[in-house]
Amino acid sequence: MIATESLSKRFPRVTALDRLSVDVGPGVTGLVGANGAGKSTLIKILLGLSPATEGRAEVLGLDVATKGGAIRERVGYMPEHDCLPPDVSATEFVVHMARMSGLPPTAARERTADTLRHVGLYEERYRPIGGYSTGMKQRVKLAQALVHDPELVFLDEPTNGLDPVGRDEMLGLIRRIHTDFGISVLVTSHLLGELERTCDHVVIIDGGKLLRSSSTTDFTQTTTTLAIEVTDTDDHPDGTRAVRDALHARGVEVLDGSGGLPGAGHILLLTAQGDETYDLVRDVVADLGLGLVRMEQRRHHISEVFTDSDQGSEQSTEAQRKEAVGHGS
Ligand SMILES: Nc1ncnc2c1ncn2[C@@H]1O[C@H](COP(=O)(O)OP(=O)(O)OP(=O)(O)O)[C@@H](O)[C@H]1O
Repeated sequence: MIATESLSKRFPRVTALDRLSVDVGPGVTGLVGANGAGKSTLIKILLGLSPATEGRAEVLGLDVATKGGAIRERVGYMPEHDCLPPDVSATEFVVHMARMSGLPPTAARERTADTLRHVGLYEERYRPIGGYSTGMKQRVKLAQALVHDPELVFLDEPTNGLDPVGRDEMLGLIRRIHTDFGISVLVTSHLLGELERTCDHVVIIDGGKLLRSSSTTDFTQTTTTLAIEVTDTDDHPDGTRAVRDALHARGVEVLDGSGGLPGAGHILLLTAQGDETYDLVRDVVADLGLGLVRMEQRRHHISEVFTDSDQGSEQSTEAQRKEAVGHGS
């Protein structure tokens, strides 16, 4: 779907993209990076709206340097910033955008109605956009990106400004763009965690450089960390502690798995050394007469991986990194 080769974009004072080479296939792909990482710059180059300083890129097999018009016919774009006219309704605006994309009047009206229904705008679609909430405006921007039935859409920070419920709804909509319509998606975010559930593939950039590109499952691959939860009994009113002490006595280091989270204080974490560790836990729990509620391999969260792999980055500030990691988990 997208291929870049040593793509660079230099502004007088800043290098926004620095020899970025990445391939993006079909499906939902997250493009993640802190503010200023170069996400919007990359999208503008891929749409043929801004020339690269060096390197090359193709979208749907078309060269961005020479085929911008053809790319924009087949690709939808939801820009990051508010760009909606306040005095017209969602219906009028989206019909207009459909007509701009070349749809005849009747098809434009039909596609607009379908698309606005898909993004969840119903009666409100006849009211002026100026009175819409942020979430409704984001939906209008999404609708205009989809109305001409593109093969691929670029969504630039679609969850910006949304509360947690609005963000979840938007992420659900994004997922369905692919599952219901087969349209591939490139979605940017500075919130790493939210892409874990939504994307098949994640590309992380930092200071215009590629940090990592891999499937979401590779990011969150199972670790050798075991999470254990046990019941309490009259003999052992604190079963968790009894197991921890018993394992400790056998030379196994055990960590408190609560991570400071309320309600998660009864999870123990330990590093599995092979099948023996499973057997040992089973025997210890049985010897104490406790019930084993759970013993499972723990999965990484993307944000943990990012923290690990982001060592040595020169250009992003610690504050940006914390923002990108912290908000997402
Ligand atoms: N037209 C421009 N002129 C000068 N510098 C620019 C221009 N556009 C972007 N930049 C700079 O390039 C860098 C990358 O910006 P870009 O907007 O691509 O980042 P981003 O990852 O999309 O972040 P954000 O989400 O904050 O927009 C930033 O340092 C930005 O200030």
